[in-house]
Amino acid sequence: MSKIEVKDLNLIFGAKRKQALELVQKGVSKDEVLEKTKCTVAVKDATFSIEQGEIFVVMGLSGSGKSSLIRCFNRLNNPTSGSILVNGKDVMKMSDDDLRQLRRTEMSMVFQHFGLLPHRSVIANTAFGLEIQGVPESESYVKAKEMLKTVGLEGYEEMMTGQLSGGMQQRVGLARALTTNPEILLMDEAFSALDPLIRTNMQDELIQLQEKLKKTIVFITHDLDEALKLGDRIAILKDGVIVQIGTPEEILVKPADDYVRAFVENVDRSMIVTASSLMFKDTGKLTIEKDGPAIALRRMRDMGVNRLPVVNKNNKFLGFVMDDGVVKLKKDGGKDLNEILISDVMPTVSPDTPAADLLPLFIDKQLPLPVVDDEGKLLGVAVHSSVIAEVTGRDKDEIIEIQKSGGN
Ligand SMILES: Nc1ncnc2c1ncn2[C@@H]1O[C@H](COP(=O)(O)OP(=O)(O)OP(=O)(O)O)[C@@H](O)[C@H]1O
Repeated sequence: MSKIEVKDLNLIFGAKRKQALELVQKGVSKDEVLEKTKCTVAVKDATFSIEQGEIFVVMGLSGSGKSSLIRCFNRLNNPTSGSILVNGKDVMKMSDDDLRQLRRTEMSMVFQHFGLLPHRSVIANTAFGLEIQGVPESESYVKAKEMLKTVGLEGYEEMMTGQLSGGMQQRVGLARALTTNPEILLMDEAFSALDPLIRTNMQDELIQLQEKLKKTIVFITHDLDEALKLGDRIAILKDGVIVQIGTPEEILVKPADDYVRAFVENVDRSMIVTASSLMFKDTGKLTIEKDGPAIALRRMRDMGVNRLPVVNKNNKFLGFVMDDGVVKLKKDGGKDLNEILISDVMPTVSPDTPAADLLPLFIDKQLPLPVVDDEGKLLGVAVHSSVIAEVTGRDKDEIIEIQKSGGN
């Protein structure tokens, strides 16, 4: 079961929203709906789900409907039509009491401007969510203290929040949101008001924290770099419409339309595109226990390559064999590929190694980089020409031609 499931969601602001909805459903544009009914279509026909434990980023320009959308999740906004299930429960059908309960226990929000009470101490702010749940101070302060430690604010408990820097205030905001131990965190431009360096630190810390806490986080931002860094998946909103949902790599490698393409144009793809999307899964690998030189040669010929990776029966990567070695082995009557195995000369890489970090690892342009999982099992190989094409933005076929003619 998904954590949050949104189906056919429309959110329209204005008095004549029923009339506006009919127009939207007939395909009338947002501008025309505004002209005819004076209503704003903030979210149009959104259908998607958010999974437990993921950081789901909602990205778009100012006014694209990001806040409007996520405020539907806890009914701070009332959707005009459609359904939203949180943990399988339909929020549209919840009573006021159920909603209060949902906001207090299952979902917390972190805002851009922190939303702290300036005349209360750090600990009192942090314990606030538990206080309104009626938890006694003796208990809530213990939890709040623990959470302040988690966000790096140990020792600041008694200070007034007004005395803290922006970055520290946002840590308090985060600690406050986490103190009630919600399953879902809604973070609305939570780091946008911070200085760039502090913002980067907070992003890093959120990623670390998430590794430990495994919450479901919905993170709004208008900043693509932030979206790419934090998001397990990113939804891109334009004029209230979700134009693409995908992993950072999918968004970069296959932008759904010109709007998304314009967003991603200036990103340093080589740092974000990773070995997993560059590697060839069809490696033609040879298994040391069963494949001999005849099979190796035939497979090389079929695939049009001069080297193949070798694995053991558990798919653990062992090394490469090259065509000249195989020919010699066969001629000498040998059967065991171990005799000609080239190992230890090339590094293996993990699937999340950025493309830019792969290039210096090629020792020999002919030997691909084996991409292996944590246990050393072969997932695929990244070849030199594809990596160069990715990092430099040059045409891959052109690079292959140059390499064939001996150039770089
Ligand atoms: N309470 C409201 N009443 C009327 N219109 C609203 C209301 N809230 C938002 N809107 C309109 O809905 C649209 C989407 O606004 P929203 O604030 O969700 O966008 P956003 O992407 O979060 O923008 P920003 O990044 O500037 O916060 C805008 O046209 C906005 O003017």
